[in-house]
Amino acid sequence: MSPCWPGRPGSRASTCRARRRRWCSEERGRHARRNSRGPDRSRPGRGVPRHRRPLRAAGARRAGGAGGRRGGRAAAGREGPAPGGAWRRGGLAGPDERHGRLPAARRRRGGAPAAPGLPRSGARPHHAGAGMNAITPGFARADLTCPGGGMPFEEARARVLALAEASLPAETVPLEACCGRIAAAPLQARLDLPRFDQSAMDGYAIAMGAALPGAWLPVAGRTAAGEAPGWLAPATAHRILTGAPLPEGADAVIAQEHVVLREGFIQLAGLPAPGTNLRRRAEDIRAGEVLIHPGTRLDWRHVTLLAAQGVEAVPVRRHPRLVLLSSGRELRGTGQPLAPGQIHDSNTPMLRALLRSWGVAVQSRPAVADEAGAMRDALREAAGKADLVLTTAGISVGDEDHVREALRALGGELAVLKVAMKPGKPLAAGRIGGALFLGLPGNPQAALAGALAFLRPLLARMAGAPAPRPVVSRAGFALRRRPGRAEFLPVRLHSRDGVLEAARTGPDGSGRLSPLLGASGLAFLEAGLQELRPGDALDVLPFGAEGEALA
Ligand SMILES: Nc1nc2c(c(=O)[nH]1)N[C@H]1C(S)=C(S)[C@@H](COP(=O)(O)OP(=O)(O)OC[C@H]3O[C@@H](n4cnc5c(N)ncnc54)[C@H](O)[C@@H]3O)O[C@H]1N2
Ligand code: MOO
Repeated sequence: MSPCWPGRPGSRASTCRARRRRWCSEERGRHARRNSRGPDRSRPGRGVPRHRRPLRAAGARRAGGAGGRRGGRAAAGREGPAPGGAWRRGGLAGPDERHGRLPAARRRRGGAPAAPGLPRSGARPHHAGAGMNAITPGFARADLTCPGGGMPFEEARARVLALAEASLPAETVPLEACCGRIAAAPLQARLDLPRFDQSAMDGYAIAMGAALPGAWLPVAGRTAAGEAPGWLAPATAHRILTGAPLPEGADAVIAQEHVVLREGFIQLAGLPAPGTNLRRRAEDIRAGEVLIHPGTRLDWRHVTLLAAQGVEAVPVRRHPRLVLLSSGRELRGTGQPLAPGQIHDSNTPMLRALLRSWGVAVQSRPAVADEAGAMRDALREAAGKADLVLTTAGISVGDEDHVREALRALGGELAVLKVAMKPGKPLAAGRIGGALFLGLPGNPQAALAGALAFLRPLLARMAGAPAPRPVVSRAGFALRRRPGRAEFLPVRLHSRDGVLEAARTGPDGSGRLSPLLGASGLAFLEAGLQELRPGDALDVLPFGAEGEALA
């Protein structure tokens, strides 16, 4: 059975919901009993369709809140069809209105004022319209404790992408500064290329109608590259150099090594076909044709073509402003001594370097202390200057995990609380102030999986570019697994018998770093997959740009 990246033809529906129902049968029993009694009027909103229930006030505590144990079975993952198909549609498809976006009424209101010090939601045009006053309804009841729970990966991904409601604004940069940037507008050819009929060789221009094999023709006239076109006198040859405009009346060029030159005359050995050694006007590029489509990541190839068109400045998407916060009192920077129980922060350098390899710069700072107030302050400051606030760690359910609580206290909202994926289950996404928010887990492989599966497509979406597609390879290994969660495994892609094969680079363990060394990407196993056999098709999210190159 071959696993498929969501949305690829042949992708199978996830069985996660059914499984979660089984894991959480006790909770379900409670729901069933409540439902059989009809609407519970003792609890506001019970018995009313979820999307019609009133919103809660900012920071309100809920009995069945995000961290609570009750009512969590009603997590939005069960409320309707997972959008799916997002990757197939270029990673740009959003989920339906009810699942991935704020309720319409909420959007119209624009949300309540943000917490002090935070810009009002919508301050930035590219994700305007977000209300900031509460955790998204429906997720308030998301269950963080149900083992194996979490939103199906495809739905989480669609929700994360839907957070970026519009692309970043455009700006204009000098031609050579456009490498690595995303084109913000269609770039059309201004000029025909070649601009004029021209010679492709150093030789002699002739008119085929007037030429006979073996005849001697006087050489009359000469044109070099850069000169205006001359004209060909009847029954003569015209000396011409590579790149020079073809003289009027000529229709072929004979390379100089194919003629005999004597005392100002050339003798033709044979007759070439008309058009020989010519480059015709516009045979390469025609003025008006679209050379580069919006959303293209620009590189030296585009610089070359745009330069040939005389383009000096290029409209590109503004760089996203990213702020990265790590948290944990155990974390020390590189070069800092380690006390017992401490470790070096590797997630910050990992994410900085990975993002740099994708052409994205990020602001970071030393790890935030494991303390609610410190996390609130750091998030508030970050949200004030970022398009996207990225955190690692502190997102799970432990006593020292303060990110969600701080976000909630600041009036932020979450569209994703927990994802049925391995590693990376405690992953959250939403908005804070005018910024998007993505909370990655602390375990390094979990943070990496979140970066490849969510951060990279989200950045692409913000830039108006298609998400890099997975590389389709074949599995070079076998595994059996318990279905239920999408899974990401470090693999090395290599060629075997001319086919791209993926080999595992280490044992399981989201805290392990050594498997990353030999890896070129993360293999994606669909949630429902039970067995993978050598030779099965396997999607791999490459760390680098291979996905784009092979798309
Ligand atoms: N009772 C439960 N405990 C945990 C669950 C759960 O569902 N129930 N989930 C586990 C999973 S899975 C993960 S992943 C982690 C994620 O938790 P956090 O995101 O809150 O991260 P921390 O607990 O702060 O750290 C986890 C781990 O990662 C190390 N870490 C953190 N930051 C860094 C960094 N910048 N560089 C290197 N290593 C880092 C940290 O020391 C921990 O070892 O929660 C599980 N627990
Ligand atoms: O999912 Mo955790 O992310 O396994 O390490």
